[in-house]
Amino acid sequence: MFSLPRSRREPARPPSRRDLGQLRRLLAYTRPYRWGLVVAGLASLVSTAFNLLFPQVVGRLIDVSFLEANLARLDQLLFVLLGVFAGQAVFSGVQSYLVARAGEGVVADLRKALYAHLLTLSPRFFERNKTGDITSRLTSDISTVQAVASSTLVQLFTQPLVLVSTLAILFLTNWKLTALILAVVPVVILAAIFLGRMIRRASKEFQDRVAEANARAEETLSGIRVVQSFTAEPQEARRYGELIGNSFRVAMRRALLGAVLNPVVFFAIFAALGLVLWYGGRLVALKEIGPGQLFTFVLYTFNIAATVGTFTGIFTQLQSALGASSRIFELLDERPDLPEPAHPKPLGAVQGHVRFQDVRFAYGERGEVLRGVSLEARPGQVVAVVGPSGAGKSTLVALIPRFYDVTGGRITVDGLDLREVSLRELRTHVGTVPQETLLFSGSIAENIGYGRPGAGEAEIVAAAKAANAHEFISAFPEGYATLVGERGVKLSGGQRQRIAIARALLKNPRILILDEATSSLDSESEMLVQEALETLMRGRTTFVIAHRLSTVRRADVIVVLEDGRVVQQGTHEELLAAGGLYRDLYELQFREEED
Ligand SMILES: Nc1ncnc2c1ncn2[C@@H]1O[C@H](COP(=O)(O)OP(=O)(O)OP(=O)(O)O)[C@@H](O)[C@H]1O
Repeated sequence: MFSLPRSRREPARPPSRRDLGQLRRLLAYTRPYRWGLVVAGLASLVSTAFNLLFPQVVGRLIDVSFLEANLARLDQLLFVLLGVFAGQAVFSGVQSYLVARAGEGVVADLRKALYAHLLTLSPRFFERNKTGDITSRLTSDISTVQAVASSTLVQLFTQPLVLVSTLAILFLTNWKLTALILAVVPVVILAAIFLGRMIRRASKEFQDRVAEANARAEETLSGIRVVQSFTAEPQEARRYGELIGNSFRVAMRRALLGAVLNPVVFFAIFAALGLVLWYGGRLVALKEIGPGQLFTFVLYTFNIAATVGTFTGIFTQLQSALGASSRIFELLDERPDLPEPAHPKPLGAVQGHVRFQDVRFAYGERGEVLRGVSLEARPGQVVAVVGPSGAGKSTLVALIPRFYDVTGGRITVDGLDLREVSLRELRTHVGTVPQETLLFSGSIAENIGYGRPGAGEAEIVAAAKAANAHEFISAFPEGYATLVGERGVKLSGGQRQRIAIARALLKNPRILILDEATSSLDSESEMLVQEALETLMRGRTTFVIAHRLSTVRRADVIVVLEDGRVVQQGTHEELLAAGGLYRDLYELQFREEED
């Protein structure tokens, strides 16, 4: 239901009704720039007019020099000619600037709209769609649309006008010569359409093949250690080589098509020119027309050829932009699968009373992960969730900030079903400290401040102090301004956890979700983290996926999950005495800590 169709693979096809709907939708994005586009259209009309005028002036110039030998007139015509060129330059400059402004504007607006929309989609959406695919829609597909939103759009209206007016002028001057040109035009158009379509298809396939190879390279390079430790370099090189070979073959097919198309078109154009020169030459010899008029004709023929050429280009661009825009609109039409209540009930000052009532949950078609879980956490209590790998512990806690909706039963906070309150309000009251903390590129202060936008420096430092992080942060030469994340300093696991704790402290949620790290830290770091966690948990309802004996010991309730069911519930002592799964887990996991 959420997977995006692979429209990139769709073969080129003639525009359909759906395309027109899409074009209209795309045009709606040009609305804020419509006056600029109108002016651009007018400017291009004027520059077209100058363009049409130029062969006439050249024709006159030739007659004046060949037939009349009038030097003064020749001088005048030079100025007229320069005026015509200057006029054309100015107006086409205005046109191209305004059109670019609209195009860039549309692209920026589309990107912003798409990104803002993406941020609202649920984790489920991002699990089903590859990040690479999504980002390529955000970048390259939108760029493809840019061409159409700008120059193509204007050309779509001006080029037919140029063609028709040129032909009209030619007809009025000499219909026989015009008929000769017209005999050739269809050949050019047909060749361009047929071969053009094949070239377009090959181009698309080429892009797909290159993308495939890129994806492979990206995956391999980011996992270079795995590749090298298995000495799989030759194998990877071969695999990449095969993929590149595929793209090479498609590129050669495209080159062959191009090698046929271009000469055909050029031949047709020059043939038309030859015919015009031959027939026109006869007319000049018979004194039916002057040499100037013949020259005018030749120039107009070039004009027509150029227009026909750009027109087929426009068609191609339009097609690829429609393909790209369909991929963008698919994303924009993706509805969040966590419906917001029409009339959300206010949570108010949250106590932190959380109840699971016969909760069932499945990620998709594949079987239930939670099968009737009931549990209760009273305000301020600590609930430790334990169980074997795959039992559903992470799933259980992911339901509390409503990353997913239950498929059966309900979860309440202070008696309100999670689905009755606004998602935003609910999440302001739920804080998380995950096993692996993601730090964004930026300073340490920014990363802690993520917990509460607008937090002042004093608050950030206070949170860091409470999280036992102040000391190591101050030890950096740049302190809180130290850059972390992809290109910043690398922090140790324990340091990252303490930053996450500081971030959660700053957020100050009533309900807390902790996922204890499985990998053990050295004892000093461990102690600092534990201490910070104690501070964080104080007075909050806490769900903790527990891996440490000290955590389960101090929990008010331990919930033992197995295969999506709660099989035992109670305190450490109660459960130990009762025997069963908890006792087994204890022997396996926690016992050595005690030793
Ligand atoms: N995003 C997901 N999409 C589909 N299935 C998932 C997803 N996340 C988890 N599962 C499946 O749900 C089941 C429970 O997974 P979960 O991560 O909740 O278990 P866990 O008890 O936290 O395991 P562990 O201790 O190994 O982290 C597993 O069978 C897992 O394959």
